[in-house]
Amino acid sequence: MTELMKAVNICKKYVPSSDSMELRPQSLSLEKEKIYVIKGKSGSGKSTLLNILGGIDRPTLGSVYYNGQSLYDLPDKEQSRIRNENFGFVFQSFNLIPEFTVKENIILPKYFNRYSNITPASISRMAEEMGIGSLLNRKVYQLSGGEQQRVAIARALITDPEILFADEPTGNLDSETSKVIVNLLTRTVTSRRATLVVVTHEEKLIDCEHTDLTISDGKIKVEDRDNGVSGI
Ligand SMILES: Nc1ncnc2c1ncn2[C@@H]1O[C@H](COP(=O)(O)OP(=O)(O)OP(=O)(O)O)[C@@H](O)[C@H]1O
Repeated sequence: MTELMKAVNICKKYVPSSDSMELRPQSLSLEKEKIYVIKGKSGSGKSTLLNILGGIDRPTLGSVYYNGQSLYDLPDKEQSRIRNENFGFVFQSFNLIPEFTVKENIILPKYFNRYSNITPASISRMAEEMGIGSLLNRKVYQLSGGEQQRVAIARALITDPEILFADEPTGNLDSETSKVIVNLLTRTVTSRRATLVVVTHEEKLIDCEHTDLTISDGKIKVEDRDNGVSGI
């Protein structure tokens, strides 16, 4: 197994004067081509951990290494470049531009990050893979929640990221659609040989081999799930 990311003695305390610490100091290693499921009660620090690993929120102490580089010690511009080129993000609220079409939303990374390899053909292929091939010219506000999340996943994967971070990607979806979206996420990430870090309350939907990162009282417990069926 090849290490992709390492968090060393990371901790998070949002309010310096408070006694409580959202994440207590600990180290964590993420390997290439694996699926990590961040679990825990509401408020336990799941999004906090995902944001620290994703280069979005600096830990109070400690370092996050990506491919051997200390992410938060890099100049801001370099941190952004790594986030844009190597990481993909999917959120509960989709974060799409509703008045834009599906195609225009998927193409956004091309304009923000000057991706020349995003072409009409690559967008069509991606949309087909996501099951939204017939919706390319529809405005996003006309789509269902499940369709919107497919667009968000397409937009996150069009840059071919090495890690996809997904924070409650099914939080706004019904249980049947959640199942389909979780399956789409794990299948597409696996076929691209990428790594997935996903925060979810629906860990029972993850039916492939993965590693649970369960947060309780600020500590992260790491458990491999070989059969893919956790909590049963
Ligand atoms: N920017 C912030 N400033 C102060 N406290 C914060 C901030 N962000 C999160 N917190 C607190 O840190 C704790 C962990 O929050 P976090 O959002 O990581 O939890 P979570 O497990 O993702 O919760 P949920 O499942 O409800 O989304 C919570 O008590 C939250 O109130």
